[in-house]
Amino acid sequence: MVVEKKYEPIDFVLFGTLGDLARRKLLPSLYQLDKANLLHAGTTITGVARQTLSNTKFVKTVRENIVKFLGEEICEDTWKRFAKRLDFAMINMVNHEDYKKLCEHVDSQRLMVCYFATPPSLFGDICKGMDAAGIIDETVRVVLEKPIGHDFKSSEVINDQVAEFFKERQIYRIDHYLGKETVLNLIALRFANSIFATNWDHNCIDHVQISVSESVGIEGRWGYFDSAGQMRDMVQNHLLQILSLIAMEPPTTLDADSIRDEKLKVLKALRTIDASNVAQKTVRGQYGLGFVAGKEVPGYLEEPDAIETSKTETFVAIKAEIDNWRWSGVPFYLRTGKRLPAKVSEIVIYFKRQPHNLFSDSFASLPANKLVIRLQPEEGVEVTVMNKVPGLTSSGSMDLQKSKLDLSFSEEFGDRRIADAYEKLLLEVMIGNQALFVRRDEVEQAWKWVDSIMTAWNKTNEPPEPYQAGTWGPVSSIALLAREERNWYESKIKRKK
Ligand SMILES: NC(=O)C1=CN([C@@H]2O[C@H](COP(=O)(O)OP(=O)(O)OC[C@H]3O[C@@H](n4cnc5c(N)ncnc54)[C@H](OP(=O)(O)O)[C@@H]3O)[C@@H](O)[C@H]2O)C=CC1
Ligand SMILES: O=C1O[C@H](COP(=O)(O)O)[C@@H](O)[C@H](O)[C@H]1O
Repeated sequence: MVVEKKYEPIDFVLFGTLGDLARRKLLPSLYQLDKANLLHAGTTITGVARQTLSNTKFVKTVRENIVKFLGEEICEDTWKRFAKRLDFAMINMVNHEDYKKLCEHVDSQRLMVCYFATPPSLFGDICKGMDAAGIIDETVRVVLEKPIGHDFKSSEVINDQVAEFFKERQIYRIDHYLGKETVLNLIALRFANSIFATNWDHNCIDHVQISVSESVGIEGRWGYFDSAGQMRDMVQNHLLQILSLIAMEPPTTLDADSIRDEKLKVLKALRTIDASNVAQKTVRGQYGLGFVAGKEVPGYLEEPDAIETSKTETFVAIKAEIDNWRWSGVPFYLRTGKRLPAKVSEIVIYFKRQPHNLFSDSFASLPANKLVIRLQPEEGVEVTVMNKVPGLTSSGSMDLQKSKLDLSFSEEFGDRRIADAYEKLLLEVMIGNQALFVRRDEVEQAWKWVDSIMTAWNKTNEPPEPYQAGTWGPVSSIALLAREERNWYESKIKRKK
């Protein structure tokens, strides 16, 4: 396959190359891009870390991690090509003098992409160090990992530190959910299908549920997770991005700012949750000892390195409301948690019931139509509809049955491999398309909404409600919907890790 012209040779610099994210996701994704012939022959990859490591040892470590995290046999032809691109630079990122070493690895004539896979507290130092080394110019692109900061104020500080050296058009704030095929499909589903486009508002939709559940715990990331919690780790970014894509007005085009302008309007229209209503609109929980997939797992406070008095939430449920014309009176229920029974991300759009039931003989109350968008696993889209059961009846009445129109990605698209979100996003950075990256004002607006909830939680000083690992969270999260005569959608997928 010939590499398209738009892929130019790039000097890719990966800060934090020995960290969890780089080992698990970024390096394997770069390898996959190479395998798919999507990296230019001249592209180089320089890993930056503070440990002393020879180039040979670095290359060996990268190979081991690719094998481990891709879980498939390595393609030796690709590996030969990929290994030649790899280089290692030992830099203590807080020592700005150290960055001069980078000059040996990058060429000022070429496009440079720098990925900051480090704690955000280092972003300012990295920018200063790059500046001290004289390697910043208008063409450099930087990729920032989430969460940016731990609240609005700290995110402002970090964004300012980066903005001192880079213009907004050079900054790519990653939210890897925006690279997932099924999340991208939301745009296609909404705007390429008139049956949804014309029914997408308070006239037709009763409520929306967005659930992102994980069966894993905190996977040895206590230090990071305990200072973040599920609200900062998942809601501030992934869930609010999904909500914005579902709720936004049609953008005028698919260009970056048209989409981001519309998402921002949704975030601005989110009704504030504060001390006056936090108890009615939110639930937070923390998992205790329990069983996931038949295996006993420790509670959050028994995880390695845990501080026994931690009040950090591992589960959040929220009734969010959007105060605009389209969504007036339509609640968006959000739910996410660790150590739930299965890893499932789903969006369920509940349409309004029929105003009058013609079929009361067979169905006392006609169920509402639902559109289920399965983000992962078993990616697909499903619509529940009512059908007549074929056959003759002496009474002349009609028997109805609930049926599904089910589009499963694996059935529809066969063996076509679904690329990892990071592959898609890395490619977009290299191409220079910011549409799938989060603009500064979006990040800040999301923080403002989240901050208000967290401030209200902190005021009460109450601990999160306990839930047993392997269950769907605290009982109050069921009550959040039950008191409005609604239920959480029960996922029908096979339960996987
Ligand atoms: N891991 C994940 O799944 C996800 C992570 N993220 C975000 O990605 C970023 C990285 O996360 P993650 O990989 O988990 O974090 P890690 O702590 O595993 O990795 C960070 C890396 O930065 C290095 N580092 C820290 N300080 C310095 C320094 N002064 N000089 C040189 N190197 C330094 C660390 O080196 P050393 O090993 O020597 O300490 C480490 O290799 C974070 O912002 C996180 O929030 C976002 C989504 C998912
Ligand atoms: O950003 C994060 O996402 C993962 C979940 O991502 P997924 O693609 O596996 O759904 C989460 O486990 C992690 O805590 C968080 O930092």
